[in-house]
Amino acid sequence: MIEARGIRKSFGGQSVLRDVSLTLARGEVVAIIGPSGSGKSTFLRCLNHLETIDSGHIAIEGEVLATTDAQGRCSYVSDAQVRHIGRKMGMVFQSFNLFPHLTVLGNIIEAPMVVKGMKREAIVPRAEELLRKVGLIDKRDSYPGRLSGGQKQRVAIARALAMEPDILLFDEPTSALDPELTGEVLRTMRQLAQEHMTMLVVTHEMGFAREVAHRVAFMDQGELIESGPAAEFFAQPRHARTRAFLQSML
Ligand SMILES: Nc1ncnc2c1ncn2[C@@H]1O[C@H](COP(=O)(O)OP(=O)(O)OP(=O)(O)O)[C@@H](O)[C@H]1O
Repeated sequence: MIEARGIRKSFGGQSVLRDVSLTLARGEVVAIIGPSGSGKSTFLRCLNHLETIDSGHIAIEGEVLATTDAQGRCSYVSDAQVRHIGRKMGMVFQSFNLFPHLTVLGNIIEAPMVVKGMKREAIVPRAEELLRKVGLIDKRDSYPGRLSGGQKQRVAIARALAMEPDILLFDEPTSALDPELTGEVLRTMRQLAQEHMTMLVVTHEMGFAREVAHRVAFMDQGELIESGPAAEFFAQPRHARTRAFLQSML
């Protein structure tokens, strides 16, 4: 579903991604963990074309987004193709990014109407079904300002699902939440994993990585140091840097 090879990215001379490679199979849940500033979010944003890569190769469901030739020149596919590939992925951000002037329902139906040109009557039943799924149908007509952080994030997940993506990318979805609110968001994500949604999750939640992710990848200083099946990764991390990081999280 995702193939990223040799991704490099710098910001103003600072190398943020150094030859990062990762693949994701259909239905797989992969957690990316690592210290602050290690490049996790940037990597996710490159996959979703919120950032451009300097070099490397990205293909989503077998369709190439960007590739690099033998001379090291990186090129992207056409804008139309970039948009087509982008629609395969939904993204959930740390800071929810809900539209404050729209109701919960309005937030969910906006993109299907504007981007996909769907009729309101066609999308509202699906939006309501998604709100039931995330346990927020009673908030249908509320504005985001009246919701808790956990509720906002569950609306954001429903909003991403409304576009019927094949892959969900999560960028630290619980980092902005009070500890007592993370559980409800993680439960929703766990449910999606059980339904075989393909998910790539940047997270500081070691419990989630251990219990829900099939595979865990560790990044440090722009490098993907190691990845492996979750149980093995936590029981026998291969690299000293991974061990030191996991120690620091205890
Ligand atoms: N748009 C940008 N312009 C300049 N530097 C950036 C930009 N985005 C990220 N960076 C830098 O790139 C590095 C990696 O940042 P990134 O947010 O990817 O790390 P992270 O591992 O996700 O960290 P955190 O866990 O704190 O979110 C940091 O040094 C950051 O300051």
